[in-house]
Amino acid sequence: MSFAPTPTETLARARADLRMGVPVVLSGETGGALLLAAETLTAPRLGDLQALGGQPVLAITARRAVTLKARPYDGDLARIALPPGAGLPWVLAVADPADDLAMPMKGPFTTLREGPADLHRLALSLTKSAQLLPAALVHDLPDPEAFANAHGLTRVSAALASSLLAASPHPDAVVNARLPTEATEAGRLHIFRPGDGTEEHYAFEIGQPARDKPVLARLHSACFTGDVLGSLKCDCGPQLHGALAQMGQAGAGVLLYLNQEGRGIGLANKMRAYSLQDQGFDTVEANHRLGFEDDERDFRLGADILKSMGFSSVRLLTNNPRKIAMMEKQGITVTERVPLKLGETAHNRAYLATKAAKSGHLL
Ligand SMILES: Nc1nc2c(ncn2[C@@H]2O[C@H](COP(=O)(O)OP(=O)(O)OP(=O)(O)O)[C@@H](O)[C@H]2O)c(=O)[nH]1
Ligand SMILES: [Zn+2]
Repeated sequence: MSFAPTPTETLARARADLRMGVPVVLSGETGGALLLAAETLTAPRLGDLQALGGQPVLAITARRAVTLKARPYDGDLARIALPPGAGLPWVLAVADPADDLAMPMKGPFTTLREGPADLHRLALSLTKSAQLLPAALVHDLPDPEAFANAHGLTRVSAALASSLLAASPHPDAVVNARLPTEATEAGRLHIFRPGDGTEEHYAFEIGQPARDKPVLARLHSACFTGDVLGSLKCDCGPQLHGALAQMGQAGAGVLLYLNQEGRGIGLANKMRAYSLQDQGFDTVEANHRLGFEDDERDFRLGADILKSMGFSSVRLLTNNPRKIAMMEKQGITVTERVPLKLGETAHNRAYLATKAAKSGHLL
């Protein structure tokens, strides 16, 4: 008998620790590393790290490195050697592009070429999955287990964590209940909970769609600003309500509401992107400058939920060809793309044009 947390549970703890600014220990095949997320770093913890001696490294994605003119020798990431005496403002300025234009970082940055970068790559995946800025201080530890025990820190096995982060979390059905709405009297809301401690996702079923026929479906990613506040910067609110109205009129459909705010980067990072957009960057450039890819969503989730509800084919309401490709790859047949053209405003015209030009959206 063991009450000890499983690797998945330990990873969830690590995510929560990083969000609070608590360091996490990574165990590699030989040795390991201490990891601190740059966004939640404090001056005392940086001081403690520097007191350990050795060479702390600030890992950033290649996207962020390119904007800082730092050489990414490790392909998708760069390891910047922390200059002696570098303080918290230095770390934050590398991690967060908020002041890039007002106070350009001088550099030059010394990026490492030698040695493995696996733990640094894992550190960045972990900070992304904690919805923090993708920048992490990483410090080699010869005996990670002893260090974690001595300091009461969460320790994750690098090999297990890497494969868990790459896997799809497989949300389980928790509960469903009748929910009449403006769009339909015959609504039913289903709640799905991933076993890895990440956000719950919702499916709103309209009518009683046959499981053996293509269902009219919409995969909607959460947009607090558009869905709730009626933001004019994007088309999410009108798309959400348009899809619901269309399904209501048809008398059958399923709307998946996936909690992947800001194309998977989280609301705080999306607001950082909006702030960069106010400085003149477009939606894709802003994501890159923050160190993210254009789209960090995992659409496997949507396919998993549809399958667990018994659906195998859909008529998909979307303008995004990636959603169609991902559905097909996950074994859901898309018999038809139903276009969704709604909500163009003077504020979002450029945003929609960028999605078409850079992200392959169909107009
Ligand atoms: N990072 C980032 N996310 C944004 C921005 N504007 C909107 N979003 C997010 O983009 C997502 C839009 O989701 P969807 O409407 O489902 O997706 P889509 O890729 O536009 O595809 P379709 O609407 O199906 O054609 C939501 O998660 C929004 O929060 C932005 O400027 N930056
Ligand atoms: Zn939106």
